[in-house]
Amino acid sequence: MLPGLFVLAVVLCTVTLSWYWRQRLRWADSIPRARPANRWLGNVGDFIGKSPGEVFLVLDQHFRQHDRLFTMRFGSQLAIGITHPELVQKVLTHPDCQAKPDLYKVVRLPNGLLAARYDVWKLHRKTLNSTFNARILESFVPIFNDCTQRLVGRLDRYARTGAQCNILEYISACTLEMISRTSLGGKVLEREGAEQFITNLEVALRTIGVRIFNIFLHIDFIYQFTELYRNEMRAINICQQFTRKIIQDKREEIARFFGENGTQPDRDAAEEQHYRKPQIFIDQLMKMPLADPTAQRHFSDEEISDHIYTMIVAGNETSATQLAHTCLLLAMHPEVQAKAYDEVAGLIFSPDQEITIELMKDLHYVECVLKESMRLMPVAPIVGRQNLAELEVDGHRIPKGSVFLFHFYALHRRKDVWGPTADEFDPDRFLREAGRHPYAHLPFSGGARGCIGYRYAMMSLKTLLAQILRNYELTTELRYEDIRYQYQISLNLAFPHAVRLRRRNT
Ligand code: HEM
Repeated sequence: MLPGLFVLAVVLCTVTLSWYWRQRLRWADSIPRARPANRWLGNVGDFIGKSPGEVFLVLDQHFRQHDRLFTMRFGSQLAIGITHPELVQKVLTHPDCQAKPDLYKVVRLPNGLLAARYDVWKLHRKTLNSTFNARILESFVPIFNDCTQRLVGRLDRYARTGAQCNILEYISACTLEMISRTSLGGKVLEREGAEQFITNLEVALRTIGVRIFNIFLHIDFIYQFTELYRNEMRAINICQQFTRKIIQDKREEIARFFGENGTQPDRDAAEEQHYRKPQIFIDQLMKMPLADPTAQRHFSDEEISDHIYTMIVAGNETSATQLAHTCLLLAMHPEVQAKAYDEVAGLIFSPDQEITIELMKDLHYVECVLKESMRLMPVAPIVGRQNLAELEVDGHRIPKGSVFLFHFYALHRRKDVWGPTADEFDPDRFLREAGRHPYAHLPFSGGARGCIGYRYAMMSLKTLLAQILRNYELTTELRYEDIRYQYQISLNLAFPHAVRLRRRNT
């Protein structure tokens, strides 16, 4: 009798729940659906038990099967995949679609641009846009060059052995140095505790990657009892101690430099002299008031710390991995590498010549190579948005609070946009861009919430790639058709970026 009653209760609950979910999601009936793995749970089964790399490929399949938009259901929750460049543009640029889904909270930087709530983001982004203006970026050029020269020096030691190296390891150390020096100041990596900071930063980042792909760990109540949580908290604590000390020292330095109230008569002269130096991000944050006439305040220490971390989190691994992908693609395609080298050799006459802003502008083919690597292997291939008001997309009314997903990897390989050679590495396609939809190539995302650091990234990557090509010929035993991915926070390879470097005659 009892087991019978239990079965009946379970059946009743399931039917009621399923009816309720159907009613709740009726608005989406007219939108094409990704074929659900399970009638009750929808597409949950497509992802459970899969590695992050497999999750990435399942999503890629769903995105490629739908021309404009589609839905995926996870129990009672829907996600709307936006696939067509026209609709991608509409949603990414819509003022009501600049909020991020809850999942971004795992980044744990509530004031940083990447994961901030919409209202916080709007105020902070308006204020921070000016910290990436042309004058400030130009002041970073000596740092980009110096870090690049140090990388070439380190690679040289390797090149002499003739052995294969995982070039990503070397590039990562270099981009971390760049981002640390431009955001925290020149000698930051020589400070006490810097090594621990780097190790723990790595731990904190890996944790985000693991957590994002484990649906159970999204629930804070479960997560807080895990070993992963304890490690993450320990790592964040160590990193914060390091940056808190830098912020404190900076505050003292600025007070000494400008005087307590900053009103002494030689302030203008002092500031002018100060501006000739690289415009370090932390100095900007300390000096600038928030772009809100009602707020009348400067950034707090906590906000400064979140912004600095966000720049490191968003800017380091992305830049390093993208450049390592590019080097590998060039090693796999010697004819493209030769063409890029010819351009570089015609502009850079000695191996230690500084890459100036003017020279960067002349590196047309190098830019095409970077864009093509970002098209085929975009390191930030999936992003999400949430709408803060009801929205009409392609004739469908999407209720407030819906989650939109964009898969740039799939977008970048659409044959109707890129032609039959969409899967091939061909930087020349960027020499003839006319007529292509502006939202068909989005390695830095798009709209108001697109990457704030994209000009920074292009400048630093051009400097690095031009000098690597100027100094070395890259070869590899890996083949393009054998590329396999691993996806955590960024799109990486399932194996090391193994290349050989041969010193060019200088
Ligand atoms: C190849 C290098 C890079 C790539 C491919 C890249 C890509 C992206 C993408 C796709 C987004 C949107 C993320 C989303 O909507 O979820 C983003 C956001 C962001 N990126 Fe980058 N990025 C790169 C380098 C950088 C650098 C060097 C910095 C800083 C110096 C940076 C800082 C940021 C920040 C702060 C955001 C959040 C912007 C906001 O929400 O307002 N990125 N990036």
